[in-house]
Amino acid sequence: MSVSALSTPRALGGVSGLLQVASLLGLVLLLLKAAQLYLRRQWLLKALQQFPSPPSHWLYGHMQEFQEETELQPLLKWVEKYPSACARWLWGTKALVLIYDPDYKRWSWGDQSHDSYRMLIPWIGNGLLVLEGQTWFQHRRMLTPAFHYDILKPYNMRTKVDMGLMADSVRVMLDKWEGLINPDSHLEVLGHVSLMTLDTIMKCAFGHQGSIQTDRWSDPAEEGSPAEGARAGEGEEQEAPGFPGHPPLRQKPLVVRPHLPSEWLPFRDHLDQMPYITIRIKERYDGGGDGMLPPDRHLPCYPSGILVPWWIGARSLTPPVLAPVLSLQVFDPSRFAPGSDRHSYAFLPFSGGSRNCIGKQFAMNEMKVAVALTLLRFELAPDPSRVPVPIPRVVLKPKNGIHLQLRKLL
Ligand code: HEM
Repeated sequence: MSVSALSTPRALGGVSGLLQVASLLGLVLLLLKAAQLYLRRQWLLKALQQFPSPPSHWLYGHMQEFQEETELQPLLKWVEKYPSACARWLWGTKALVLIYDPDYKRWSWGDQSHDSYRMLIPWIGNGLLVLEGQTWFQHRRMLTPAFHYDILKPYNMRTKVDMGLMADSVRVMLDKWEGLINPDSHLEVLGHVSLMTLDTIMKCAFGHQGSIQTDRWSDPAEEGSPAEGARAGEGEEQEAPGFPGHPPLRQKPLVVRPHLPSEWLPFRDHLDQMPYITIRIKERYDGGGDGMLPPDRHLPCYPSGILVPWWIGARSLTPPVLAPVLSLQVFDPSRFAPGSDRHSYAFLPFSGGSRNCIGKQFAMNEMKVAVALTLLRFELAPDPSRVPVPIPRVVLKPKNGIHLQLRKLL
């Protein structure tokens, strides 16, 4: 009898013993994980018990109610049914607290956790939006002066030197529209507008020369063209995920704009003379008091707490007795007219507190310039065959773009 024939059963016994130990260990780990998930869910259920929500499945939460196409509709129904806030279960141990009652102003904005923004780091870098604590504070303090009203002025108005960088970018976009339209055509404008805003920020913040709007590879009008397919294969830069028409954001900044020369300081402020455009922009952008939240509880006490600016608008701009059609769906700029009776926390497109949008004045200026220059050149009408379908993503966005009929004014 050979030695190997004798040792084989012993070796096999050793291997199966090891396998048994490994599967036992695996089972223990699995049980531990299950117990951990169970405890987390119990903790969540307790933490969220004050927030109403329709019944949810223990594993896939409210997922069945939200199909991508029609996601906004169930959300609006919830706003109608639960007037201040509610909980939306994503799956077993993940839930969102949605808050849309302006009376929750006592919540500390500043303490809002930015944990959920970590997934954005590979995309937009470790910038102000995702920073926290002392580092955020230092960076915010350093950047705030760059967004001061007086610093922003030269970007948007006629000065001795310049018509304004924002106006330049808008003009490039409008010139392109002129070349693209004909009397019967409609135009998808969202891609163009996104590219124009990117152009503006690259010029204003990084001193970028030229216009990315006229670079052939970034022209939204060419989307889907054979040329684009060929370019994609050539290893050139692709568009940034989620930003149609935008090239990837660069890791290293371009040349940072130095201090502006003093002759750029403005002597005329056109923007302050546009009250009607301002209230229309605010209306387009909009989309606690009942003891649900104890006064000493702050947002981070709740898992994944988010404040939904356009929801706050949807809820609080509605008359006290909720109308069947929520105010979000009715365009009524008079709500923002001076002297109108509006809750001071009802308009929060730029958030509030210390983590509010540092670029809000910049963005408002840019919108005013763009709207004013566009209306001087074109008459706009919605394309009835392609009504924009809003879908709630990081921000509320139209699903298939914004299609308009444009007519050039003589
Ligand atoms: C219409 C345009 C804009 C809207 C609606 C908007 C909205 C917001 C909101 C709601 C926040 C708070 C996010 C949060 O805390 O979860 C925010 C933060 C921020 N926004 Fe904007 N924003 C706009 C344009 C801009 C522009 C043009 C810039 C830069 C030039 C900018 C830079 C920032 C930065 C850096 C933060 C983070 C601030 C911090 O955490 O200290 N935003 N924005």
